[in-house]
Amino acid sequence: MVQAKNLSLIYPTADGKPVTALSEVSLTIAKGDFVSLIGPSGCGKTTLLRVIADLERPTAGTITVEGLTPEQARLKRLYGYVFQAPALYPWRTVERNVMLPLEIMGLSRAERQARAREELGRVGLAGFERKFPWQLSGGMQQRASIARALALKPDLLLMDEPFGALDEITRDHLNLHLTQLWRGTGKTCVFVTHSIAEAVFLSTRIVVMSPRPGRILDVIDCDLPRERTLDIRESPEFAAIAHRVRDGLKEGHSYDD
Ligand SMILES: Nc1ncnc2c1ncn2[C@@H]1O[C@H](COP(=O)(O)OP(=O)(O)OP(=O)(O)O)[C@@H](O)[C@H]1O
Repeated sequence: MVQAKNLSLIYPTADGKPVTALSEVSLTIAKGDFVSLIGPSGCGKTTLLRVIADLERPTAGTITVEGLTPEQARLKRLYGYVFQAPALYPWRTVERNVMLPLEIMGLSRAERQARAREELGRVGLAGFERKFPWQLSGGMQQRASIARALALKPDLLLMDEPFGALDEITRDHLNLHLTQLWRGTGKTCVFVTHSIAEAVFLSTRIVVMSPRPGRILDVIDCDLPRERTLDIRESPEFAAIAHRVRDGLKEGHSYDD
């Protein structure tokens, strides 16, 4: 689904000191995988996600998405992107927020509404179509933004720390929901997180990144059964994978920085 080779990205800055956000990143993501990117703050996780989504151009290296350039993949609408904040328009109902990108795509009103209702049902928001975003909890708003991304029927769902701002209980609940949704739809997911437990619970593979400039330190296969309940977090297999992720993060981290 995604093949990145020797990607580097340097941001030019106004003060003349360019920031190297990614350095020599090579990564293969298979169809149907759930891949988490984990690493310290500022290590380039969002940048890598944005390169995949054609929101940033790499300075060096190559990347293909389903064999296409990121730009071609974007034009074919292969992506759904979920941001850190739900980014819903407060003056539109939840349903009309989900319908907005479909409106831009030129779908008929009936089709827009049918798709919005289908995806809102999938994320457990049936009955909330006519509410405004501010009438929903933070977790429900983030589910609405996932529905908006899914409504485009993307092959690849890119999620940038979508649950980072939520309390732990809501986050657990949404993690469970997301893993069921992933299994049910067969989508390929790339998910940015700071949480080791979240990465192990959700992923088939975990990419551990170094502090800036982001390099890949380890790619860990997360061979837990695909069907997971929250109890799996108590298992020795889960603990062993979490341990390896923690070791990888520690190895790349200098506490003198
Ligand atoms: N447009 C930009 N111009 C200049 N520097 C940038 C730009 N965007 C990001 N950076 C810098 O590039 C580095 C990587 O940023 P990025 O947002 O990809 O990291 P991250 O791992 O996603 O961080 P976090 O976990 O805090 O969200 C950071 O040092 C950041 O300050």
